[in-house]
Amino acid sequence: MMDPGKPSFTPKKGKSCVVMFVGLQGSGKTTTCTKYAYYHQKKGFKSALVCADTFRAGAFDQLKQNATKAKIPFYGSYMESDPVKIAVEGVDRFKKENNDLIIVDTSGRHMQEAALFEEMRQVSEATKPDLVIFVMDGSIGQMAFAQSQAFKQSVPVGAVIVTKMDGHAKGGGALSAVAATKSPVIFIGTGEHMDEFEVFDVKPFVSRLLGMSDWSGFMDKIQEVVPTEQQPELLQKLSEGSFTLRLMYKQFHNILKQGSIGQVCSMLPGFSAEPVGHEKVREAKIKRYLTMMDSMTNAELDSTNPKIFNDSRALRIARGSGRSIRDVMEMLEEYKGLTICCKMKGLKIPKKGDMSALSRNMNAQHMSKFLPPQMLKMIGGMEGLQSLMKQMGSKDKMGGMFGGVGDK
Ligand SMILES: Nc1nc2c(ncn2[C@@H]2O[C@H](COP(=O)(O)OP(=O)(O)OP(=O)(O)O)[C@@H](O)[C@H]2O)c(=O)[nH]1
Repeated sequence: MMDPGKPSFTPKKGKSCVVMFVGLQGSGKTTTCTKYAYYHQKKGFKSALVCADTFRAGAFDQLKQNATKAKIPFYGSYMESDPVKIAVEGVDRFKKENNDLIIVDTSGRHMQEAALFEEMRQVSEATKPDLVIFVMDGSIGQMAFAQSQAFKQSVPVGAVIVTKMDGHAKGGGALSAVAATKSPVIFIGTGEHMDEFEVFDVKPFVSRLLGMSDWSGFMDKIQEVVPTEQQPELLQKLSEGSFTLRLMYKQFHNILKQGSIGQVCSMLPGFSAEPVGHEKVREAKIKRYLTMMDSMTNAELDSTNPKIFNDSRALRIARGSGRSIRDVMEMLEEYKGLTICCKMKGLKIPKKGDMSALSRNMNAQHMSKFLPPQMLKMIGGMEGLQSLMKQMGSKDKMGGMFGGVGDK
């Protein structure tokens, strides 16, 4: 679903490539233009920026400021009100100066404004861009299809960039944008700063989108952080389906000790939603979990039944650890996710080095428990999920994520 079947155009050095940015007002277009220019400049491209946004008064200053900071040449005008004229002049100038990558920022407005689309079409016709990038805010959700389709109908969109992925948005709208524009997502924006920009990687994106963990990766990584002498016990317990809170407590300790928080936690459901790169947030969360578990009784820590945590016990744990009931519930939810993983039918004790075998037994039924109902509906219900998992299982790059779960 994230792969439209053809790669997008990529700029080449030594050829003046023109890349035009389009998107709604406030989507992060101007910021993303600079990030894109800066990213390529660091790779040795001679980048340049053209401000063809004559609609928003501050747009030229914003681009100028960003461009100056990144030492990227820019072109724009306070006086000229015709965006087509500015775009053509800027592109011509930078072509003459042999820039490899000429980026044209266009006006962002609301969907209803037909003039925006006409203006964009004219800029595109006049500058003949090699690539048109549609910039979308990661939090727009279901509206993404209509929005991106409207842009595609006016200009030849060839790639998508999803911004603001550092917030709590999961970026589900990207699925619709890919479908509507038949173009791949190429980068994501992860902050307001110039270097908070990442090449799009489908695996962590889909994991986060589904609020689901990368079980096979998690199991492999856990093996790296669990001391060798503790591994047989862990494997035995996991295979018996008795993943207790005490076991989770020990593993979190191991993770903290080994300092592999980012890598391991990004594979867990409750942690994968944390903003990218926020190691400190994840570390604090683990410590919070450990403090709450310190307030549990032995019977609670050794139980495999999450139902023993009734409201009064949750309140007692919250009080004992100085946390809120919500925090306690959140931790128990995380724990429940892990127990489901361990209670998979027919689970065999995996051989050393093959803990990811655990996740191979997971089927669509299990998987559906992790999905928000809305997302399950969007995928096409159980049938859609089954076919999605089959596809993921059959692809090398996704296989690592689900360990071929759809084959069973
Ligand atoms: N947190 C976060 N903020 C972002 C990101 N990208 C852009 N922003 C912020 O979003 C706001 C809008 O960004 P702009 O780049 O001005 O948006 P625009 O689409 O060019 O807006 P118009 O010119 O009005 O069309 C600014 O405050 C940016 O700093 C991102 O990846 N993460």
